[in-house]
Amino acid sequence: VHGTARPSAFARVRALSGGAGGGISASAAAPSAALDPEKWLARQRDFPVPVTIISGFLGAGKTTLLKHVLENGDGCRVGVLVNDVAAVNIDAKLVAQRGAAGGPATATAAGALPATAARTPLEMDMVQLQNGCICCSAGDEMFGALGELISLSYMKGARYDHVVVEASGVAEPRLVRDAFQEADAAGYQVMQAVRLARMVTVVDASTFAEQLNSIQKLRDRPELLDDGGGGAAGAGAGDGAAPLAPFAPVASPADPAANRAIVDLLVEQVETADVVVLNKLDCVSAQQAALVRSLVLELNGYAHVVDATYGRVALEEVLPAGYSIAEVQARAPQPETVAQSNEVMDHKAAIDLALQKHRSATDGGSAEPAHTSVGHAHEHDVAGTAAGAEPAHGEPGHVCAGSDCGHEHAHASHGHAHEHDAAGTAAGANPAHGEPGHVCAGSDCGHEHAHASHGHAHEHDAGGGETTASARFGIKSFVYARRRPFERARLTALFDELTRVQREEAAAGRMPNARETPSASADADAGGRSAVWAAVLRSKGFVWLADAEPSAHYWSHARVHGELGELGQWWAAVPRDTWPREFVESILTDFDAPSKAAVLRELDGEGARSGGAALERVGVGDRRQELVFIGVGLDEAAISAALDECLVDVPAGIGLA
Ligand SMILES: Nc1nc2c(ncn2[C@@H]2O[C@H](COP(=O)(O)OP(=O)(O)OP(=O)(O)O)[C@@H](O)[C@H]2O)c(=O)[nH]1
Repeated sequence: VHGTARPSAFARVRALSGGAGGGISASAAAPSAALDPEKWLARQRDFPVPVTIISGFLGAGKTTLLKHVLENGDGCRVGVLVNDVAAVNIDAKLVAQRGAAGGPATATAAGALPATAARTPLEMDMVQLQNGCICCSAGDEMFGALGELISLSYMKGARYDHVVVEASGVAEPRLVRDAFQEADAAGYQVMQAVRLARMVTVVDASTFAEQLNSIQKLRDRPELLDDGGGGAAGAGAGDGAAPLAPFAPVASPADPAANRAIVDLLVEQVETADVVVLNKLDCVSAQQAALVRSLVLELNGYAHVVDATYGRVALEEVLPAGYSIAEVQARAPQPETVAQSNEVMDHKAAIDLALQKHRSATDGGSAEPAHTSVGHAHEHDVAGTAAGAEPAHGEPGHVCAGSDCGHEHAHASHGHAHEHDAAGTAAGANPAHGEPGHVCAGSDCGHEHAHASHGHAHEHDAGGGETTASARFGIKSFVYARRRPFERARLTALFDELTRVQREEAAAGRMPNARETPSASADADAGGRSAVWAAVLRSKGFVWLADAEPSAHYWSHARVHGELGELGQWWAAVPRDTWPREFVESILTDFDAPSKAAVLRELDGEGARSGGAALERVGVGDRRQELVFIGVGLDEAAISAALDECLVDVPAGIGLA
């Protein structure tokens, strides 16, 4: 369970430093026997090894991609975590496998390079997890295994250039990310030596669109789950003696995780990715490939999408470049990636991009930001707003930053500043109030606050092509933003209607684009409204309920999966003197404030002189509706009208705490 005390995996370095066993042979240990573990650890802390997680649904091609990467590593030193070493079965001629027999690490002699080979062999250690899913309770095992890898590199006296982790097909990348962030916050020793740097998701282009329409839950697919009988391995399960699939899942049909809709997992895997490898393109037409690419980019507009057949992609497309010590020393600090983000910041980025696309479409400009290569990161300021993407006054998403900015408008684009623990955030690893990353989860926890320190930044594709493709397939997104609350019963009924229609459509095998594009007036009749909902593929965001003060709620829907739940508290409902000072600016970007500068001045003590006028005028504060809808042939007007029918007046007494 996340947050429970975990043994310090890195302690193994000390245990092994005297040449003790523990799975490392004496010869392997010899080269670095003279290294001072403390000095070595300090060096690792300065230059942590980047970790790349490879996720993707069952059979998408994760192992195939990993094999390709390892066989083309050209002199890299790579530490690899998998559940089944045998499944990887890489070409030993191209890989100098290092390690030692007896332990979890594979251990064979270095393979000889054929005379014709142009590449320097990759040097690799591979550690096998015995069981468990990296995102579940056995996450402990992942950090233990990472410790094994780092210990191996210590014993050999050579730092890895990369660590690559292959997740199971049902691993939830957000939980994996959380686990790394929690381990970091909890001060795990192994986290001094590694840094989660990149999330890669492999998508099976031949099944993705169809799976998005799946009405199944994980429990409906027993082959995805550990049935306790050892038959849970899925593809490549071997002889059934033990789960052999990489990072074999530990969920059983009785586990809550088994109730997760497959589509929900698929969407999460795409959304939580810096790089999406669109695999199995040999199995689809160009038209199908373009459709899947458009769907992926609409779900995650920041992802760098790489086309592949049998995982054949250039190494630098998948692994983060430039992490040798010399390279790290030579370059400017790297922007944050999705690996350093969190759900709230992901949402902010999605909203930003949807608004940016909308603006570009209406302005006739380029619908995609001009990011042209994988190395180009999308920088956000502390509030998660895209740098350089500041909309003009009066535009949705505009942030009033200057003292000359005195007008009224809705800060509709800014993700609200709360985190929640729906994803299993560990209480034990929770930083203190006021610390970046703190999550208020308990009733004794008086406030929520922004993860303002996470500058969310994705890398993304050149993108020019996919806008056209999205237009061709009718895929689009829009943001619904209002500053009035919903009436709970009306909204719940609407949400039920949306998910009911989605289930019916999926059960009938109809994709979101299977119906005629509804007209703006289609909400007048029930059938028309069904068509409106049928067009939605994914919707998510923040919800303000009139009767829920001081709570903020979230809305998450992915095809047949729908979830409305409590998220945390609005900042406006939290006494201002408890706001962490360093987050005040980012908190205020979510406010319906006339002038952030004026509010800041008042917070800084000038309020008495101005009579608190600026603070009084912020009205509902950060309370708001902010939902992004993604779909095929979306009828923005009809959806907005249906949602507007759920709005009520701001209750009396709503203001700032
Ligand atoms: N036609 C085709 N088959 C592929 C491609 N990539 C992988 N495969 C095959 O798809 C099957 C599954 O590939 P894996 O790499 O094992 O997929 P995985 O995601 O690791 O699978 P699990 O670990 O079981 O979730 C294997 O039979 C591969 O040979 C591809 O691009 N085209």
